[in-house]
Amino acid sequence: MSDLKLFNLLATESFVYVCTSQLSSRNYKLTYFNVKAVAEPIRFIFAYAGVEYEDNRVEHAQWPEIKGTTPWGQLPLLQVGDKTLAQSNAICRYLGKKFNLDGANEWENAKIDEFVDALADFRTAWTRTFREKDETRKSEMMKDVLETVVPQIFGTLDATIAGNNGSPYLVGKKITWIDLQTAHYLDMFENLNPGVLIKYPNLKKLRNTVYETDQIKAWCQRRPATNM
Ligand SMILES: N[C@@H](CCC(=O)N[C@@H](CS)C(=O)NCC(=O)O)C(=O)O
Repeated sequence: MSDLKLFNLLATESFVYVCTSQLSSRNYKLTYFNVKAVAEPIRFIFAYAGVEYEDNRVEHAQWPEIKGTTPWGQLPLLQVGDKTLAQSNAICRYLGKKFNLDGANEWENAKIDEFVDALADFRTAWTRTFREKDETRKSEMMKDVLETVVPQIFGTLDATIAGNNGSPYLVGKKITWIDLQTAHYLDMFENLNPGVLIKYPNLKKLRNTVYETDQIKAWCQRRPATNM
């Protein structure tokens, strides 16, 4: 199926985010479910950059029909004109670069990639617990996340900020897409595990710094209310 046909098939009811920016016409369409989850870091990038896009949220009932038309059988998808890009981190990387939310040089971009992979390891361990049906096994898995995975990954990310020459960000002196993504996942995780960031003051500060920016604050106020 051509990208254009896929685009038309996905042209379902959308929550359309219209912003006042002059940076772009509505050339971008993001398709995902009506939850924050994996697409929210992408929405954060658009919000932070002040770039207009179509926030297309498909209903779960529509998904079986759409699934087979997507490259990897999953969402999110970003359509840019008649082109389609899948995989949330590829989308973040692409938009981060386009909207000047990438690193200042090759090395900073390589470190961003390192951190996004570490964050993916954390998410894999965490979300695996959601799928476990056996309650005993589920709580053992969550214990491992909290006692092993979190100290390793949050500890290293926290120490990274602490060693970043006074910058509150993970990489360099300015905010990048990895800060937006990290803040989102920290917020999701802390909402389910209150107090988990106490041991990681630099991460807590990063999360707060991102959520207190005018753009992200405004986005959080106007985004659709969803339970995750
Ligand atoms: N590696 C993919 C994972 C995307 C993913 O897991 N998408 C889930 C929703 S969070 C999905 O499409 N699930 C529906 C399905 O697999 O049928 C990415 O980062 O974009």
